[in-house]
Amino acid sequence: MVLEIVEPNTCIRGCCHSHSIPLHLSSSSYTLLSPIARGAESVVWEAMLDGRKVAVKKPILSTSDDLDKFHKELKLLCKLDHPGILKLLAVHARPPNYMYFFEFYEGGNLAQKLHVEEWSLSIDQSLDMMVSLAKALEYLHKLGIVHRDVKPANILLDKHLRPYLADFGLAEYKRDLKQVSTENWKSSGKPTGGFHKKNMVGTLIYMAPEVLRKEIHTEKSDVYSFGVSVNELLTGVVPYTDLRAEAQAHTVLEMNYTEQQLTGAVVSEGLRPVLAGLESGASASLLSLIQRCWDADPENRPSFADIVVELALILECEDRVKKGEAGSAKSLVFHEHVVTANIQNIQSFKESINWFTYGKDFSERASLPSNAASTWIDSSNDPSSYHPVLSWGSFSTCGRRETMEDTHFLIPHVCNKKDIHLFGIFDGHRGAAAAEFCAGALPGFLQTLGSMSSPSHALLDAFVKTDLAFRNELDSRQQFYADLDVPYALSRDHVASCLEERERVVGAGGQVKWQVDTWRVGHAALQVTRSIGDDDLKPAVTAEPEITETILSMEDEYLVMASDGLWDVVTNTDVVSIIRDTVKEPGMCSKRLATEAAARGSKDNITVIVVFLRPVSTAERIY
Ligand SMILES: Nc1ncnc2c1ncn2[C@@H]1O[C@H](COP(=O)(O)OP(=O)(O)OP(=O)(O)O)[C@@H](O)[C@H]1O
Ligand SMILES: [Mn+2]
Ligand SMILES: [Mn+2]
Repeated sequence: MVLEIVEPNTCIRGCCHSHSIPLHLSSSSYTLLSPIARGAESVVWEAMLDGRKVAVKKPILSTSDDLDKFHKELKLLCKLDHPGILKLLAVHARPPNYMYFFEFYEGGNLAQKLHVEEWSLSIDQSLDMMVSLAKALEYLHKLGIVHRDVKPANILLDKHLRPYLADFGLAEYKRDLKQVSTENWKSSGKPTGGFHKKNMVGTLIYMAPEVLRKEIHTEKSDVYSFGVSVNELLTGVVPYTDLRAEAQAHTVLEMNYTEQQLTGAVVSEGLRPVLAGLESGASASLLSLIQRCWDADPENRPSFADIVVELALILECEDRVKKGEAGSAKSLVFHEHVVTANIQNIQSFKESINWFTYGKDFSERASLPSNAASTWIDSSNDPSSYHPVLSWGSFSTCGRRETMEDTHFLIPHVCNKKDIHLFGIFDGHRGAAAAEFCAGALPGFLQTLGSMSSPSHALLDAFVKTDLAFRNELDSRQQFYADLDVPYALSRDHVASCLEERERVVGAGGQVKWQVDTWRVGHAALQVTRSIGDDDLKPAVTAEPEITETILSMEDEYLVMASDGLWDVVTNTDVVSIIRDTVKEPGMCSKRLATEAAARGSKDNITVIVVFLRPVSTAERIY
């Protein structure tokens, strides 16, 4: 494509110019085909430019501020030229038409790809994508530009699924940031531009605490958004909608709670999305990098230059592991050892398992021959050193709670060492499983770690191992139990495409014909074969319902009724898996199902009723 550059190649104000991108297009050189996306501030079209498919972004310009913004964005876009940034091909920068012509990216945006098409990437694909994006952002920051709207919806994919950073609608030069931040917040208490109310939560979840606190936005705020986006890439889960997230955040999205609640939790309670697990294929160092990217303190976040280097190292390690050079040495970095059963739908089977025994077996299986702690007590023969004289006891009670989730152990004289004793208490939450598992597993892990340089190393290692072992166990079990959930259809559709119904209609004197795309009844070409009303089609289209009786049993969990707005796009099995991942509250489940149907493009009205057939434990309801 050779588009002519007409000199002077500047915008009408003279503020934007380019040597390579034509800023004036004759109206005969392009044709708009159809809109692809309607953003808060622009409409994006599929279009032809000089015989080539392109994407046209037409900003909605209603005030002179909008026009100023257009020129600012254009000036910035004219400067950008990087393989990881969306490519501007041409511009129409004269009234009445203001539009950008971009390279067309067939893969759409990453948010769609992940959550609508449910694309799941291999770890190698994820890492490649991270590297490209980090390089693009490094380039941007080197030019002194902060993007300010980094999120999967603003990452476009070409047909090879390579990523391109897009949407510079909020981008700013670092030097202008101070002024911009205060201006943006002053008028409405909310930032302007793309931060429209309806998208507020969608955008909020990627915003760094300092941005939410209305303090200054720095390039490190992009690092935060990158961290959240990259984690989303690994988990495939929209931040804060994961069932393992804190209850509070879950409800933020489920129940359309105000943005203040999410903001509050992110800013003051340090809430973050659930970190991807090792099962995603991410190495511990990658997970640690993500956590540093979303550190509350911008100073602690790495720069994109650092990120690029770290990612290169991680890739190199991956390669080596693949080639078998690195053996199985893994460095595990976890910052917490909070006892938690983090998968929500396990309540029922969790209770039926002796997690203590599981834990004990596990640590025994995983352990090397014991070599307990011989190196820690080399001072024991020194008569002048301090030797406490111990006695011990314990008592535990459920207290006023319904269930007991605490566990503990007392193990004096570990491995017959007279001066080494283990005492531990685990305060369970969301059920006792993790605490029980710990009481079983942790002492075993600890006892075999005597070769470690110090008790604190051994403790650290034992906690991490226990956590990993527990989560692995839980994962495999959850899969097993998930497979037991089977939907049972209580009704069938009364439509003319059902052979029995067709026969019944014809038997009752009605007419059935194949019309357009399916079997239909009578002149009215009705698809349904039973109804109330439809006077002209009686009695063939009968008012008599088909009644079936089903005996419920203890196994039955819930009943889902819905109009075909749901069933057209969601299968019975889908319903089960959606409910499995939803807060166990019938209204919430109904809403989740309907929202999912709408997102899948249901063209009909959607009504859903969910009835739970047995009490749901408090823990399941909350999480
Ligand atoms: N060059 C392109 N090729 C293919 N699709 C594109 C292209 N540019 C934009 N789109 C689609 O249009 C959507 C909106 O684009 P963009 O984010 O630039 O617009 P916006 O009006 O700034 O949106 P927002 O409401 O997020 O601020 C993208 O998420 C993507 O799906
Ligand atoms: Mn956008
Ligand atoms: Mn935008």
